[in-house]
Amino acid sequence: MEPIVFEALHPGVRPPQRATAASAGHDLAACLLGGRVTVFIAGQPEPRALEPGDPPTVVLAPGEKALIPLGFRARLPVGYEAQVRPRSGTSLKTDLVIVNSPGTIDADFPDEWMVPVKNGGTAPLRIAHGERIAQMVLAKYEILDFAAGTVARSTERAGGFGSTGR
Ligand SMILES: O=c1ccn([C@H]2C[C@H](O)[C@@H](COP(=O)(O)OP(=O)(O)OP(=O)(O)O)O2)c(=O)[nH]1
Repeated sequence: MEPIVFEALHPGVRPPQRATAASAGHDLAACLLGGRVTVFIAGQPEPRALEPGDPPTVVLAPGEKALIPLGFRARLPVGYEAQVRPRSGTSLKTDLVIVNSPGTIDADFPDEWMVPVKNGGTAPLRIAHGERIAQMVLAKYEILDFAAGTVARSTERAGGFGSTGR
């Protein structure tokens, strides 16, 4: 099977790891070695300096969104996507929200992988360098063409959005 080509953008950045042999998800760790993070205020990108420390951290105000860098680029084999989704423990124990979940990373994406997040709580949220903020699950997909035609009503299904009851 073709591997995923991995390119670290900072010394010491390792490929995403799976916690156990049968884990479906590779954990994704925040990489704050670039020295700043892009936050979004009313939809506009703005650089945000890190709080110094070991490890450095970025602090998001309640409701604030940010693109958290992962410190690497990667090239997936064609026919695969990486689905980026929350870790359940992080979702239960913190106010970190992944705003586009499930995110899709395309096989032809050439830039640094990022995770779009939001502080869903009412207090400042701190994200530290190295913190596992999300996980990715690889998925195979098929590409199908569209063909113009008439979509006949199905005999069994009347509609959607609750048509079969609760
Ligand atoms: O969680 C995510 C989601 C996306 N991406 C990158 C990889 C993906 O291939 C690219 C585009 O994502 P998407 O198609 O979801 O975003 P878009 O807003 O439709 O952007 P584009 O117009 O560039 O396709 O952004 C990430 O790094 N992390």
